[in-house]
Amino acid sequence: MALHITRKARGCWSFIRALHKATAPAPAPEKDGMERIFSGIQPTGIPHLGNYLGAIESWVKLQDEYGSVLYSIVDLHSITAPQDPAALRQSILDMTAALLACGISPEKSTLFQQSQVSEHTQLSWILTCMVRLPRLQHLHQWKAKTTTQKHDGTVGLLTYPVLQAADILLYKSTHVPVGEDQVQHMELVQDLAQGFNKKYGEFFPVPKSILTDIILKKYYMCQVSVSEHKSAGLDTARYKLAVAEAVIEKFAPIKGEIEKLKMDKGHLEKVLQIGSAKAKELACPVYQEVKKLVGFL
Ligand SMILES: Nc1ncnc2c1ncn2[C@@H]1O[C@H](COP(=O)(O)OC(=O)[C@@H](N)Cc2c[nH]c3ccccc23)[C@@H](O)[C@H]1O
Repeated sequence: MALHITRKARGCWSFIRALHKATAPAPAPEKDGMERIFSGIQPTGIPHLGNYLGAIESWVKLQDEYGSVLYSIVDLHSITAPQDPAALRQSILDMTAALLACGISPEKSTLFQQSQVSEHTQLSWILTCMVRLPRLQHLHQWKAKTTTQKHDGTVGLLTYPVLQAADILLYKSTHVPVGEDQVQHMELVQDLAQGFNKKYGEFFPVPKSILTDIILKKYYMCQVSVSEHKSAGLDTARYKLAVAEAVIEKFAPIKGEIEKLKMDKGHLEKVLQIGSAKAKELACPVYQEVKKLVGFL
């Protein structure tokens, strides 16, 4: 495929940019100490386009809009599917490099490794004891994954949305940027926060989703109707080529930066170490309070 960008491709790219502006989510609230962003991403090595458009692009913006921002590489979640230990270790570092290359700044946000903050699993257990089994069995992702993987699925895969709830609530997070695939999981988080507050008294904020608009992604994926291609002045084949070229152009600098960062393993490990220590400092007092409320202390 030709890597040079044709005039049509450039036209398409401006069209996509215009579309993105038109569909960008509503501006986030002013910086406020009481508001906290939390989100997570699985260590899948180098993120795919869905991750980038569904999450990372908005993560970068939110760093400047909120006073407190945490982003986690959720390695505990990743073992809901079989993982080779050496490959997982590498994927955690690769994802760290990718996030930094995309513009996540350790000065503006706390970037950390989930498994290094043990309170995630501890809170998850308490929340697990508040969810009825059918609620988890009815979640789309569980049904979809167990159908496509053609096996029954592990208990970890079933309960992983509860761990996700713990990730968010452990920091008393108020806003969670996610893609549309996480909507049901966010409803569970909200229900768990409300259920906990009802039982033990007002404690957790009920977190709101910041949904990434995925219309743009759909365009990238060339899933628009033919009439829409035509309105951009392109037939389907040329549209796909234009999109591919635009994507290559957009990601070339990021790819170069990822390669550079990957060569300094020590730096990547340090970023995660410092981030995880900061996250732990925030998580500890919240979890201590939870233990008191539940009756452990
Ligand atoms: N095709 C797509 N279209 C739109 N959005 C997409 C697409 N693919 C991925 N995303 C978004 O990317 C983020 C990370 O994806 P994960 O699958 O790692 O995402 C997951 O597996 C989560 N369980 C990670 C997680 C764990 N704890 C959390 C707490 C808050 C938010 C997220 C988490 C997500 O926002 C996801 O919505």
